[in-house]
Amino acid sequence: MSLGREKKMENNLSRSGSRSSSVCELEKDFSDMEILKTRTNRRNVLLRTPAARKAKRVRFFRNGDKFYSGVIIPVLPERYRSFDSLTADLTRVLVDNVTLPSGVRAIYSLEGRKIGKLDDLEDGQSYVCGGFGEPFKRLDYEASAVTPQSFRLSGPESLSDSSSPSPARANNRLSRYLQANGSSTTGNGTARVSPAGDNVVRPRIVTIIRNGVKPRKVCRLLLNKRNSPTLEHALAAITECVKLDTGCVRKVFTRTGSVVTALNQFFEVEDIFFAYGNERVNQEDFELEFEENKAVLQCRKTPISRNSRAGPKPRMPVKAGGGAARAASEAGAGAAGDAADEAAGPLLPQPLRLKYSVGRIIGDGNFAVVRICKDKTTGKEYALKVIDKAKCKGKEHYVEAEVRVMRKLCHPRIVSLIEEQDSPEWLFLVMELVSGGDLFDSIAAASKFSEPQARLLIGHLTSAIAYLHSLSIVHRDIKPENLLVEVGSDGSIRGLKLADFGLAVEVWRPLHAVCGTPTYVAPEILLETGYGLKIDVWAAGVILYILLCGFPPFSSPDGDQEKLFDAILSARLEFPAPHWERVSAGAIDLVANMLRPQPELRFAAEDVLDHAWMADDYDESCDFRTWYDEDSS
Ligand SMILES: Nc1ncnc2c1ncn2[C@@H]1O[C@H](COP(=O)(O)OP(=O)(O)OP(=O)(O)O)[C@@H](O)[C@H]1O
Repeated sequence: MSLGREKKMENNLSRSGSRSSSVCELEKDFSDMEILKTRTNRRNVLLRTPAARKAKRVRFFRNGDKFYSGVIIPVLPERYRSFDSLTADLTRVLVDNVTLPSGVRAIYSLEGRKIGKLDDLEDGQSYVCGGFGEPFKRLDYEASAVTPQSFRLSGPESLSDSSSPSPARANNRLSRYLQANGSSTTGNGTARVSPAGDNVVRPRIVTIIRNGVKPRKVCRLLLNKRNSPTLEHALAAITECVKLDTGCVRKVFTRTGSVVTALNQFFEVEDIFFAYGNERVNQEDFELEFEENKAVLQCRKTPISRNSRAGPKPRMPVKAGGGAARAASEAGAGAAGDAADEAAGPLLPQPLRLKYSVGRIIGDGNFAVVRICKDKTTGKEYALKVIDKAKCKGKEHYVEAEVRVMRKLCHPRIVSLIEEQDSPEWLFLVMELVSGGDLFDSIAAASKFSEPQARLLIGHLTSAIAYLHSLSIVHRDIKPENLLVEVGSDGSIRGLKLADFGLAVEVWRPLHAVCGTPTYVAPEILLETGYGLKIDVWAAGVILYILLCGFPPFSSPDGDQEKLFDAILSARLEFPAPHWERVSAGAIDLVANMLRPQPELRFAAEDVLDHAWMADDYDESCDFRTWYDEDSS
């Protein structure tokens, strides 16, 4: 289960720009609402009571998020028998759209009064959902409550038709407005008119020059659907990036001195912009000094290179959580002492207690502790994962999904689920035991692997992925921490097994939820254009890269998440010397095909298995320099 890491990613992503309700997110809100509606309708039919037909339609915002336009949920007494069931449902609906690491823990009125029971919710009113320990933040939440079809127009009153214009009509009126108004700024010169950005927004790195004394500060900013669904959001993202002495960024100009009045201007040819508050603008502002020019050039990306020799060796990311896991694997795996540590854990349900004796802890995550256990009859050892339900409050659906997916799977390279037992506070999963720790620790110990070792490991991983994909299941969190290592009696690595299906789902249509672990996340997840099975191949490609050289292909020197995402989106794949000098051409070719930015061109798992380098008799003598010379000639 990867809830912890998913939370971390959500937090990190939220730092990369203001959280916002893009059209795609809003669509999801509404589809979630439809599911709720369908369920409640079905109940109404069954119950046929007047009370059952009466739902309160309540809108919920996210505490402190001025950009989230909220979700409307019909609150029915039949559906929500307790306040907790409502907060759990709210968490489920909100989790993909806002940052909510601990789930919904409190509900407030717009004035900040804490709501303690369902009866306190009033039909047609709005409320604010807070996370664990968060103080209520007073904001004008309802100001952002737009419908997916509407546009927020400010300017002449005649333009804001309250009868919910269709996007086409609104667009026409918007362009008429822009044409009629020339520079199209509002009274104070602030660019405020913004069409819904869904069509024009794509991830794009722009250079922003902050107004001030020359040489001015030059910043780089990644604009995408997340932080720039509208012009107002883009201005907020620029404000956050440049940190003007005078407060908010109110005007942005292009290099030619025209004011930016529509979102699409950020996504056209021009990629240098000048940010102002309410200060006066002078013609000379658009001329760059030598130092500024240098900074702008440095900000721009260098071309794709296969053989960069520059820069220090990047480091591996830090492993998340799992202190006990490390301690345990350092101690080495061993037999389950008869009930050695049992007293420290929860009481096993009767059927499991009769069958297994429980031993020491061999791993832990954010939500579970994993112990060795032994079948009392056969003496065979297993891993017992004990999931603390209190820690997963509001995220129960991830746990359910993990178990549901694991039940379906049967593959030699996937950790198998033997049996499961539920209790009100705990979920117990008895799993196949893989006793060599995880691949992250192996990488940390070995630094890098020989090509035959890397081939074996990536072969095992890819056959697990190919199997999952044949069932249309995407894992979504492939990374060394989730690959358990099998070791031989001499301590050498014999293979690996894929574990942790907390984010796995069946894919029948493009997915949009941004999840996973930053270092291994595929560009299409960040692009938010919809993704599918190929994201697992990308993550496996990142792992192969790491195995062969000891560091990840995309990283940011100072650990800045945004720069890491920039690097992933730039698709600049490098094989820097001296680390890659001795790696064979075949291995490099395979890595490059697994890390193709376009999913449709990227290898599928089966293609990886069919690649010449994966064959046992692959000729290692074909080395990188020969390949590189041929390629460049
Ligand atoms: N089948 C197994 N055999 C041996 N060790 C295991 C097994 N399953 C899990 N572990 C160990 O327990 C640790 C925690 O397991 P897991 O990652 O499934 O827990 P979690 O709480 O779901 O983690 P997360 O923090 O990712 O949500 C793993 O990192 C691994 O070291």
